[in-house]
Amino acid sequence: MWAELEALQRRIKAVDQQMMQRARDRLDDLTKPQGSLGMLEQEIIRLSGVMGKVIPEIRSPAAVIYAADHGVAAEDVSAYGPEVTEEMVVNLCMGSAVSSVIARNQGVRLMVVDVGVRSVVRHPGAVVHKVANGTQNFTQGPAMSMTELRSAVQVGIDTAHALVDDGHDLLVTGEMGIGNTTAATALAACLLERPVAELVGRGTGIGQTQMARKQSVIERAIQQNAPDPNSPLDCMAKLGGFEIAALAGTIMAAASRQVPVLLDGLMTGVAALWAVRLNPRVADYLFASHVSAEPAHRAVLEALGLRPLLNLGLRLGEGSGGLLALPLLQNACRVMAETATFTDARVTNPHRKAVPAPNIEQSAGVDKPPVPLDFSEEERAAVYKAILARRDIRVFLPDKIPDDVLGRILSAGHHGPSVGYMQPWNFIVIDDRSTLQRLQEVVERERVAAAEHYRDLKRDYYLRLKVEGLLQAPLTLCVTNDSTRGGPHVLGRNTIPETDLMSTACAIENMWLAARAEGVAMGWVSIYRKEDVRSILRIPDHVDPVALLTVGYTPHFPDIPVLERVGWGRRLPFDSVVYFNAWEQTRNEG
Ligand SMILES: Cc1cc2ncn([C@H]3O[C@H](COP(=O)(O)O)[C@@H](O)[C@H]3O)c2cc1C
Ligand SMILES: O=C(O)c1cccnc1
Repeated sequence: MWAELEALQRRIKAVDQQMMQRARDRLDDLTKPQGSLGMLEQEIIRLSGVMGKVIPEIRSPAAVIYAADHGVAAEDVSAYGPEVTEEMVVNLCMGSAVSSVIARNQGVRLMVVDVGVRSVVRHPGAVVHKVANGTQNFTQGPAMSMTELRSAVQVGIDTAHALVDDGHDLLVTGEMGIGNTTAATALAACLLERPVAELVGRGTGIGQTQMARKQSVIERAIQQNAPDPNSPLDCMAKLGGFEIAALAGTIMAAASRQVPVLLDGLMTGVAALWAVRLNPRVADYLFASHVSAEPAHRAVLEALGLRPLLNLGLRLGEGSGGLLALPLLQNACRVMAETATFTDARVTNPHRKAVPAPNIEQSAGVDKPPVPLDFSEEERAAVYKAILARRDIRVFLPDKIPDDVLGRILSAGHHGPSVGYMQPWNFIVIDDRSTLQRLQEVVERERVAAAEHYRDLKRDYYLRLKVEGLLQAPLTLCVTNDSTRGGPHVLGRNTIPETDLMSTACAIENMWLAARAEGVAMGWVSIYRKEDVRSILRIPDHVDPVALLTVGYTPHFPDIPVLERVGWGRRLPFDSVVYFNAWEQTRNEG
């Protein structure tokens, strides 16, 4: 074996058994009779092991179809001529082949790779990594040289890595190549050491006579080439095809990246068998979408120990079965994620094992979080950056805020948390100058009135603070709170009546953070009488204007809060606000 392939083999890890056990436990705790999802349960558990997540997710699957021609097509073993390979590649690229339609219907990316079509593919959409213009006719010698085999496998490896690098988390495999059921059956016969007669099938739909010829062509090829069944490389070079070798490369590379592979029919199955012969660990990464009408396919799946998800009598290839079965796996993942557990739903579970209380001591200090982080390091940093860089701003530039930016900020507010999902807020966008002028007047009146609360120097100091930017900012938001929303019995508001206000405050903070990330400044003005604002904005009596938020660009976001800079207040020490287990108790007490 060549060095790159050996290195790849070393990166293929065993699937995570511990994760599989956790997945099994969760499946048994979902509100359904145990085992009632049939073989989907085994597959979901395996997906957990492959992906290393209790709750596996298939967010971005991709399908890759390798196309190549076969010298043996000259022996009249297919119902179609070899020119159809290239024609179908064009059809696939144009979105008009069966698989293109199914992929499009599900929003799945479909990549078509020419790894050895005998003529130039007349479509720019095909990725071209041609190893040669088709294989040699293997009734007369080996289908390909070792160098060609290596190149074809490498195309599959590189393509898989590129797809995984692009964020794809499951690969559906497929192929196109007139004559390839002949090559795949020959390979299967050789690897499984079974008589050709038991494995040969009708391919694209040949009749009895042609099938007899196909069988004898395969038998002759095996006799003539005498491949060593114990050497997968020898078998593939003598009897295989470029697309089958590329498929095998993709399968192994995907396994090395912990990415599951959804197999299609005979050709992908044989490629998988070959990969598993090189490295048995690969088997756990494979999912069989269906069992095709080809007898060899059934035999290959049995040898791989795989149970097909579907049995529809498909005999198409080009990834069609994989694409059809994909939603089954995706739905299984969703079920795992979203079905209530017996405990959560308070449904009686006769199988309930006594679940030991989680041992916090034991799980403390683990370096890996129990669930996968779905924020990258950069994304996490961005969240904290927005929180720490947020400032209450009172100085604005007159420039308008683009509608899309404002829309995102408002939507962030509307996605705020609210008690009992009551969403008590409304957002009134005010950019009418005369309305802003009237708001400014009532704010100014209260600002001066509030000075009464301070004496002497502190009063002068207070009056010098700039507390609003109503006339400077291009717009002001009035955030209102309707405590009647959600009816008289809001979930979670039995004993704390002001939960509506708390919710609205959360919406405001969301907008504040979103605005900061957009480079937009916000100032929360709260010096006004509610009845004044109600009357100016025609707000009904039962609705509270909770905040006036001035919004606009600012020349500068200060590093420290303005009130801290001018000496009005300072941030309390962190330790002074965090207690452990009881009021005023520090970490080491108690
Ligand atoms: C129009 C057309 C579309 C196809 N899509 C997949 N195959 C399938 O049939 C071929 C294998 O069958 P055989 O060994 O009998 O040639 C492969 O190209 C396979 O992908 C097709 C075949 C045809 C004719
Ligand atoms: O099993 C398959 O995938 C298959 C069968 C016939 C023709 N093409 C593909």
